[in-house]
Amino acid sequence: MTDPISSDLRASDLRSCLHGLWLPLIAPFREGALDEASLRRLVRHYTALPVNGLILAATTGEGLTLTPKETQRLVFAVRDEAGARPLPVCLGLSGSNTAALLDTLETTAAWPIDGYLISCPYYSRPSQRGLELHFGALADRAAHPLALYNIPYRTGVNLGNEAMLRLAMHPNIVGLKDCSADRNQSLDLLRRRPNDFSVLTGEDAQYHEALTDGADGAILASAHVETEAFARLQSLMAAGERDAALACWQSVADLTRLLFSEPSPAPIKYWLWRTGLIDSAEVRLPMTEVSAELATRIDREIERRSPHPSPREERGEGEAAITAL
Ligand SMILES: O=C(O)C1=N[C@H](C(=O)O)C[C@H](O)C1
Repeated sequence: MTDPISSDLRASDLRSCLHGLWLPLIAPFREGALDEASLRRLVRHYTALPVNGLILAATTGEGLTLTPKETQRLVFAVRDEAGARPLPVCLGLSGSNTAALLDTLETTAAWPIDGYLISCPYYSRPSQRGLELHFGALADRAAHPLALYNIPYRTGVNLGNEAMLRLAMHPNIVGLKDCSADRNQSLDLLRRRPNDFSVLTGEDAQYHEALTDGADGAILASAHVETEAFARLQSLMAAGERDAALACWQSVADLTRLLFSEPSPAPIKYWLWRTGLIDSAEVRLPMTEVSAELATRIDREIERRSPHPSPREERGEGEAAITAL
């Protein structure tokens, strides 16, 4: 595959841009395959909004179900479509086999990405020393900088602050997506981290709290919806407008609960499909589409937030699309 990206875009320095609102983009599917038309539509949509960067093929992007070829196609299509507004792009990786991940870093070294978001190994529950050696080996080898992803309730292991802070000294480890779900751990890390080490929350429902505590930004699946309001919250916080920030947060806080009330990203995909941004709400097994009950609640929320016809309804496809679900 030829690389359509100029070297300038690839050279963007993740350390300097890992802040603000990052979107972990969904991977749209249609009839079992990656739906590139919807993917490109999404990229056009979000690159026109105040998003600081994109994460591809992570949890929300159903990276665990993508083949290596699909992941490559996804990355190159996003970069190609984003052309005019070259947002930084990180590739989500996960795995519990250090050697296999090293191979993946090798395979993807020449891809047009600005970094990796790599989660802790899951299931095998290594020691803190094992985690440190694992991430150290990956960081030594990676051609692009790494942000680490600590999410104990998914992986079964917590990357503690002592190991994290030692890893933060590695020149190729530039930040953390923090889903520790432990406010004391996050506060301690925010207090002790090096100045140039970014901490972004990945806990949608704790977004306002994390910014109040000093996080540099967030990676939020919920921000697929009401993206501008999610971004505005950070500008208001930065400007010290606390009351306006709280009001802004209150306008979207319920959304974070609604969109995670069944396993993500099915609720988000349903919303994006109903509003015409993607052509199908399909997810890949073992994930399943939203229940009829949640679909009704989302429909009501879409209606409440935007009483105008969606692009799909304007094309007269509303009812047909609903029946096809
Ligand atoms: O896609 C991601 O990465 C995200 N992961 C979190 C999770 O795993 O639950 C949630 C976040 O909104 C995005």
